[in-house]
Amino acid sequence: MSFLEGIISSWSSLLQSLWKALGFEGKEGSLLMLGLDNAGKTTLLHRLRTGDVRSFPPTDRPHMTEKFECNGITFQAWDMGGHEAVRHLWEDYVCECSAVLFLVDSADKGRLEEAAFELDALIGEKIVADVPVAIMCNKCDLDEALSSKEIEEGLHYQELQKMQGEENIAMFRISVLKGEGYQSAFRWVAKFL
Ligand SMILES: Nc1nc2c(ncn2[C@@H]2O[C@H](COP(=O)(O)OP(=O)(O)OP(=O)(O)O)[C@@H](O)[C@H]2O)c(=O)[nH]1
Ligand SMILES: [Mg+2]
Repeated sequence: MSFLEGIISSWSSLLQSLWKALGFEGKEGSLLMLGLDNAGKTTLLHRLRTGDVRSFPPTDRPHMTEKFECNGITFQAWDMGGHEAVRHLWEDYVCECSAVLFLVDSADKGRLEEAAFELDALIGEKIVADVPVAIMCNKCDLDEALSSKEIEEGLHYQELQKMQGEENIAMFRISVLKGEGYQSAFRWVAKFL
């Protein structure tokens, strides 16, 4: 093990002990994965469960994952289809979850307005009023990925914050492909469990 790897490993064990001491270990959470089709929901869940990335056909009906662990917390998630024809199912599953993860394809500028419309419906109509919402801006590995500012503007994030309450909504830049960013979102969600 190199000097640098040694330091990273010590930091990682220290963080793990701190996490346990803070009482997060042993907690459980149920997640609801929402977002337009092609945003990366199923890919993220597969990566969380197995550590691998592979491709999937579009999700046509709600599917509950097996349990998986992230940051010492056990999660289970409803993977929902994002196609317009099945979006009407989203609201039926909100009551079963402790947090909503709403995935956005950061590289798909042309569909940002559509994502904004769906978020506005969920939050504006108080469908997710009782649960925290983590907006995960996925595919940040791509050159054409929009900046955080562009996404915030496109999604009218400040309006969403006002409607949902600032402490109950947060935004994260992630890349499921590279395995980056979603850990912070899970740490944020853990505070609500
Ligand atoms: N570049 C890049 N591609 C990604 C990333 N995450 C997912 N993808 C790709 O995005 C496509 C759609 O991924 P899915 O996980 O099937 O999307 P989904 O949100 O489950 O879509 P529906 O089931 O139709 O709602 C696939 O080709 C993935 O490989 C990422 O972080 N970066
Ligand atoms: Mg899917």
